[in-house]
Amino acid sequence: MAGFSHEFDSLGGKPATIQQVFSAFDASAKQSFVDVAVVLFADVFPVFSYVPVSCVKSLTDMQNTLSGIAKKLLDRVEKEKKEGVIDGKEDKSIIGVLIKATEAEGGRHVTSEEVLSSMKELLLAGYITTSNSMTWALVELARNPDIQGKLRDELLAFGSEPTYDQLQSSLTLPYLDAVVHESLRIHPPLTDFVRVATEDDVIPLSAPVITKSGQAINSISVARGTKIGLPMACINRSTAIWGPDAKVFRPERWLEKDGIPKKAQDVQGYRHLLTFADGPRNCLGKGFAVSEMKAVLSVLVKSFVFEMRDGPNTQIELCRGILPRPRVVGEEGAAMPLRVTRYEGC
Ligand code: HEM
Repeated sequence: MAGFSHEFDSLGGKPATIQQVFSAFDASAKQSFVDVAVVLFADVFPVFSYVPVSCVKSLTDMQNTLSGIAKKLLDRVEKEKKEGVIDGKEDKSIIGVLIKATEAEGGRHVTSEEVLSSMKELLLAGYITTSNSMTWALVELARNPDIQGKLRDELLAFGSEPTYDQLQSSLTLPYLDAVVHESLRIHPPLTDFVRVATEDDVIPLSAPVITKSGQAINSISVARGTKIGLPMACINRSTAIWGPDAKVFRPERWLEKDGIPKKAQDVQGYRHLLTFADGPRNCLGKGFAVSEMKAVLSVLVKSFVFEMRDGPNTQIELCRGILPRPRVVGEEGAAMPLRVTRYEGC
């Protein structure tokens, strides 16, 4: 609704088209060595993107379906805009604001093609990332009943539904804030990203590295145009940066006086995390995503108890889809079954 003024109806019992598209892609993601090799080579030799391996085909199908959904939404919003208002209210959705920008006087004219591309980008960037993070947050709460109980106590004590401003603050519901950020730290949906050096540079190292030839180096030279992979999941979970319990899901670290070690405080990025990348191309939707996660978790955890379907020691593995998703070891597809019961009070 906030993105497109469109009710995808995923809570209405029928899977929304958008959800089906992404699930179909994830389910098809039984990538063979050939699939993976083709995708990797396509980055360097674009001709490889025409090789009809299953995941490239799924990607093309997904692109086409997304274009169809985005086009329908665009036509509808434009029609409703011409008729005046949407649902009796001014359309303040992301796409409504974008469409208005196409007519803005003075400013740069935004073409329909650009609006369509932005919608596709938002469907991809805003949906699978947040749904992946929500899945991980619920898995961690299911695996850690004490943390889930503590969160529920805070939410029930707060009483009313938090407003958008309250959700954006780290002070209103501090434990909810800590649970969300700990989940984003330990399970960033995008585990790596790539940047290209725009100029020659020399990067100093915080500690010397021994090369293959046995030489100790204190800096790395990077030539203009070099692609640099940034392993954000590894950085977020590094014991050298976050301390010995870096790999443990422990929301309390966000609330304790010295909970965030000095080395982690030196990491730039949103709340010392690289989950939303950093620099000029960082995530535009991070504030929205965090508030969305908090809003959904606060409603769900107050009303329901989440448990691992097969007990707290259920083994989880990563399944490769558009993004890596959790699933029970040995199971097919990209589903993560949880046992959900209504919270009846203590
Ligand atoms: C937990 C949820 C999310 C995570 C972890 C996340 C993470 C990221 C990351 C890492 C990037 C940089 C990717 C790269 O450059 O390779 C990015 C870019 C972006 N994200 Fe998010 N994102 C999330 C949710 C959202 C939402 C909800 C929206 C929109 C409402 C959004 C909109 C965007 C856009 C438009 C970009 C491109 C920015 C640019 O290139 O200038 N994201 N996101």
